Amino acid sequence: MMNALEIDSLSKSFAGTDAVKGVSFSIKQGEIFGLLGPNGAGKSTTINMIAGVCRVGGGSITAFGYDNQRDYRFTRRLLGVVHQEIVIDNFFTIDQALKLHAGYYGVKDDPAWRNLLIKRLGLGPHLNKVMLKLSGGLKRRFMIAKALIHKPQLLILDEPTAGVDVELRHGLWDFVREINRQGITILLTTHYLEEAEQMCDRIAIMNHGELIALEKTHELVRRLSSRRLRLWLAQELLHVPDELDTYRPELSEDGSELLLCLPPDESAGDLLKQICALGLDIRDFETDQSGLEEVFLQLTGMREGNDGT
Ligand SMILES: Nc1ncnc2c1ncn2[C@@H]1O[C@H](COP(=O)(O)OP(=O)(O)OP(=O)(O)O)[C@@H](O)[C@H]1O
Repeated sequence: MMNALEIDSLSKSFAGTDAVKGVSFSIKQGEIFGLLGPNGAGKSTTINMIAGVCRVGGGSITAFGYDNQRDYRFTRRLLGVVHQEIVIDNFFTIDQALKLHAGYYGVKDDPAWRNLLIKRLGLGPHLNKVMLKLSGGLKRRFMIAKALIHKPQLLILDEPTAGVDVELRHGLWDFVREINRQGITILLTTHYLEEAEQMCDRIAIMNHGELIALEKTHELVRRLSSRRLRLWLAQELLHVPDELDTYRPELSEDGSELLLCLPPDESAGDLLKQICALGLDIRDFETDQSGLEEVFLQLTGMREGNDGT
């Protein structure tokens, strides 16, 4: 089957700043694909080039077999994009704007589809409100309806849940899953790693304009995440035994607390036995599981309290 999207050696500079540096990846039809990365990584620039709102600097973008520069008329119709910034038609009502928008793409208004979007995005009670007066959450929901009104094959969501409350966020993701089940491919960026972990089949991570990881979500987490074993010792430890070196030990200054990293394929029980055999006196212990959050930090080299710049 043809890929929904193929990106080859994509690049873009702004006045000497390389925002995107030779990025390549492809998205299969039917996938939910996550593009992640810290602020300034180049995600929005990539998405803007795919959406055709920002000129491609170098490389190529192919959507469902069409080159998005040469065959722009086709690709534009196949893509639905929800941009990060709220962009609305201030003086239209939701109803007017949705009807108008299908026409803009040269697609016949389909009342059944329009009504489904209105219903599922909870826009019904607000149809006749002028956009200017809508709350932020409603504006977002409207933008999603607008991006879908011409029945695109690929929906691109750039930080769709930024500034949206928890309840609405869950509703939005449920809706995204539902339209994905109907066959629409999804490309999304989000800062909420937990959501990316739950939503995405595959995840690509960008940093400083480059792609630094691209894997199935569960494999990425499994490969890079590690559990940690924290031990409280009954007797202070002066030196960590060499046998524990492979577990990247961290001993607290007073020698009472020892932190060890557990490889994915090793059980905490086995390590505890080994520690007991070394003669360490364990008073208490706990394990924790790092998720995508930790993976992300490892890959991008960011640490808490440091915004990565
Ligand atoms: N129009 C522009 N003019 C100049 N520089 C730009 C422009 N757009 C983006 N940049 C720069 O390109 C780099 C990548 O920005 P981009 O917005 O693509 O990152 P991002 O990963 O989407 O970040 P965020 O999560 O904050 O949206 C940044 O250094 C940014 O300052």
